[in-house]
Amino acid sequence: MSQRLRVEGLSKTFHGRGSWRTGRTAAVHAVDDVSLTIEPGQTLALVGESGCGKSTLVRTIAGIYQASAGHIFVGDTDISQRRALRRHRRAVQLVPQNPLSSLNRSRSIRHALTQPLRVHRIGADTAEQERRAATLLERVGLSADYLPRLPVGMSVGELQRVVVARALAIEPSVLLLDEPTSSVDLTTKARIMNLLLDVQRSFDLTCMIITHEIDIARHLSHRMAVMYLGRIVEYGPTEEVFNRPRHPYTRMLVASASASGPLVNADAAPVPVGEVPRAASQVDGCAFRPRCPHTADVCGSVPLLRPAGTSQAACHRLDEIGADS
Ligand SMILES: Nc1ncnc2c1ncn2[C@@H]1O[C@H](COP(=O)(O)OP(=O)(O)OP(=O)(O)O)[C@@H](O)[C@H]1O
Repeated sequence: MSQRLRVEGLSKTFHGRGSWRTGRTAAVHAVDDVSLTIEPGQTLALVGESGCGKSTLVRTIAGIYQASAGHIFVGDTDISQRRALRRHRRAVQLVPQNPLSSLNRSRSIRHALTQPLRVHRIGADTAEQERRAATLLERVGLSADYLPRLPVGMSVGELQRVVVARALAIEPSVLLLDEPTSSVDLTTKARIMNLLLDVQRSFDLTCMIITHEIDIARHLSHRMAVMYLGRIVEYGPTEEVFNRPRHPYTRMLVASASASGPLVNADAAPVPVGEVPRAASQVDGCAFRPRCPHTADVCGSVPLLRPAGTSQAACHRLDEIGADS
């Protein structure tokens, strides 16, 4: 059953090895004080350029990384506490970016699908677990014939279906998808999009999806969050964010996206002007300041999200910039 996902003040800092000269550790604040809510059964699209912390955010929500600060609630349960780790793993499942590398190439699809059932002690015996695995394959548009197959030799579309089935095996409330349609052709993309819509409805899931693609965000999501250097800079209903982007960064992303083009150029050559600074490079005040055409003295302090129409945006100069300039 779908449940509300609520993230409060979530941060994840990576501590590097640091400089041999100064002895100081280099910290990367990959996710910095993020708060957001996804209502039960809804989908949030998370967008932003490469290196802005999207994968780190979903990996932290999935329990793969231990949060440096903050809380993750599924329904009313705080799953970010260590003692709740088992419940955490069961409630929230991540479909990773590269399906092949997330599967063991030398183990069968049967193993991939029954392993989570064994770990979470679902199903009375091996035969029942296998029946469940076969049903899962059918639910994602494959068949039981795939059970003995190895991942190698399967198409990206088939592998994507397998990893979605694996994520669904333990009946999560929340499904996180890290660029589920990257590196697939148009036909496969359309099929995966339909699969995700179908899966979300029939399994009654709350979803968060990282995507670079405007049509995916528009087609699948109710709300959208725009991330920049570890922080959410805009957050609101998907159509509102597209039609009336408030934050200068969102405006750049939307303006750079053609109707069929990527919302964000994933190939490290962002269409918006300027370079993405590394998360570690501490920009004083608003992190977007070095690239922003609207900078003023007030931008020397960090802006917080505040209401802007039916969205929220973290910019000191929203009123001066206006809603449709
Ligand atoms: N395990 C790690 N150790 C140290 N730094 C990391 C680690 N994982 C990510 N980072 C750093 O955290 C920042 C955010 O990275 P992340 O992969 O979350 O961004 P992203 O928006 O998902 O990028 P992409 O779209 O390319 O996947 C980057 O500066 C990255 O170098």
